[in-house]
Amino acid sequence: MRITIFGSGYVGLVTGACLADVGHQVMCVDIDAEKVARLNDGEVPIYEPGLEELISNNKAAGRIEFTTDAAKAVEFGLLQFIAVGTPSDEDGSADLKYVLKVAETIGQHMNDYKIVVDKSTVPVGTASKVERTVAAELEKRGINLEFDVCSNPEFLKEGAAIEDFSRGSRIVVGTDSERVKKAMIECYGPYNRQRDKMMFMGVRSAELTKYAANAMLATKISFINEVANLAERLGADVEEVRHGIGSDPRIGYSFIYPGCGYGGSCFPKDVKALAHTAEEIGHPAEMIKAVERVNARQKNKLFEKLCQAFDGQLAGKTIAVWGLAFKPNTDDMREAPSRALMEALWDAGARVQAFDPEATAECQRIYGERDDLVLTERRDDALEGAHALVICTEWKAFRTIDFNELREKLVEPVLVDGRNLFQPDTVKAAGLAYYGIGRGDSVRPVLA
Ligand SMILES: NC(=O)C1=CN([C@@H]2O[C@H](COP(=O)(O)OP(=O)(O)OC[C@H]3O[C@@H](n4cnc5c(N)ncnc54)[C@H](O)[C@@H]3O)[C@@H](O)[C@H]2O)C=CC1
Ligand SMILES: O=C(O)[C@H]1O[C@H](OP(=O)(O)OP(=O)(O)OC[C@H]2O[C@@H](n3ccc(=O)[nH]c3=O)[C@H](O)[C@@H]2O)[C@H](O)[C@@H](O)[C@@H]1O
Repeated sequence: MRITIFGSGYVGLVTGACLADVGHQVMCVDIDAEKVARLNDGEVPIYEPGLEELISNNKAAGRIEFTTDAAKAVEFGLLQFIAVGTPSDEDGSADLKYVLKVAETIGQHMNDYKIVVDKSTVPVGTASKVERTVAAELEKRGINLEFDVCSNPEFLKEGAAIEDFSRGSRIVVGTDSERVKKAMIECYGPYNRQRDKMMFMGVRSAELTKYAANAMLATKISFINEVANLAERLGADVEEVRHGIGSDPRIGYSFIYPGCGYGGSCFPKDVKALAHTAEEIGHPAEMIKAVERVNARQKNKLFEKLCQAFDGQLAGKTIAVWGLAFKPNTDDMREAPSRALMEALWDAGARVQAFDPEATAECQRIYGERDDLVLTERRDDALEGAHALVICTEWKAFRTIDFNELREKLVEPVLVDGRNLFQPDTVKAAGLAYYGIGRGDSVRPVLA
């Protein structure tokens, strides 16, 4: 099957590579000429485990290609996937300009029947807007061609994107057209061998399913962070509470890890967009708004802990930060908790020495050269001359620390564990002050 994918970002590239890998012919098109040139040179512009190899294998097999030529790309596929960004607008709504631009492009260049598949995360009603946009372009050209628009939201997580795409729990398709259903079954058939994962539903339901899924997951995170904040003041340890509640299968262990707030390109913007939609239709979504408020507060937690450790005296201090990406196994720093921390530290006159296994270049790109930021190539180099260590991301490489060595290296023996990777007692036994998330009075710091 011939498939065109607009947008060669996280979703577009993973979708393209995975669909090519199961034998489809895929053409990826992007407006970013530099990105396309890099892809054509065999370079993958993002860090996603397994993606580079998957793309290079399928490129060598002649099943995936990259172009900036939109006319050629529209001509190519029966399925025209839209996988472009839908960032937050100033008012919190999803900005649809990239999605509608692609719709315009398809309308301008199509010469036969096409199925426009919206994979970007978009508010309910967007499929109708896409349909109107394509139709308007056809009308401008004075031609009448058949086309369909369906919704096919994506549920992959960065860092595990290929696995999620290939072995995800469901494939949601919003359409009422039999022709579209048939084509989508052909597209995703290879993923349905073990069981039929296709879920056909109305297009508006499919659009809302995506927001409901992300909002639910974000709610779980804000909920446990709220409990962590209570635990902190009540002398309880949220890690014990997490075990206690997660063992109930109705609650489950996933997505209840307390931390320094959710980041990334999706939860923050999608929660905002859903709240905005609710506002627009005159039904303020109280829970969703609270999820966002709790998260905003949580992102300040690490800075607050440092203020607590140093009695607010952070000017002139050097803070080691481990983990810049918003989660492990990605170099993505969009809305990363590390950014909130570093920016607050800089405002307070502190310096940052940071290490991340993959996101150093991205950090450099975002913040450029500055006197108060040093990016180190090795984990422990970030500790040289630092007053305290803060862990922002739970990369595997951070899970084993020689606490005695750490105490020797730090100017002050302070460890702020933003992901609750360690047992407070173990850390304290090595003579370090330990600040975790929601770990109660039992871990009150004992500064030398
Ligand atoms: N990143 C993720 O893990 C997930 C993202 N999503 C959703 O998928 C959508 C895409 O997200 P990402 O892949 O992260 O975005 P991204 O920002 O990584 O990539 C978007 C790409 O689209 C390109 N683009 C913009 N306008 C274009 C046009 N007119 N023609 C061709 N290419 C164009 C950009 O140059 C960029 O390369 C968003 O709606 C997002 O909410 C959904 C599930 C997971
Ligand atoms: O729409 C999207 O883009 C995607 O958003 C999330 O995926 P992603 O943002 O890549 O990463 P997650 O693993 O969900 O983590 C998001 C944030 O939540 C935080 N988190 C996650 C889980 C948890 O228990 N606690 C917690 O603080 C992570 O540290 C991270 O900052 C969803 O998990 C995907 O299903 C969805 O497709």
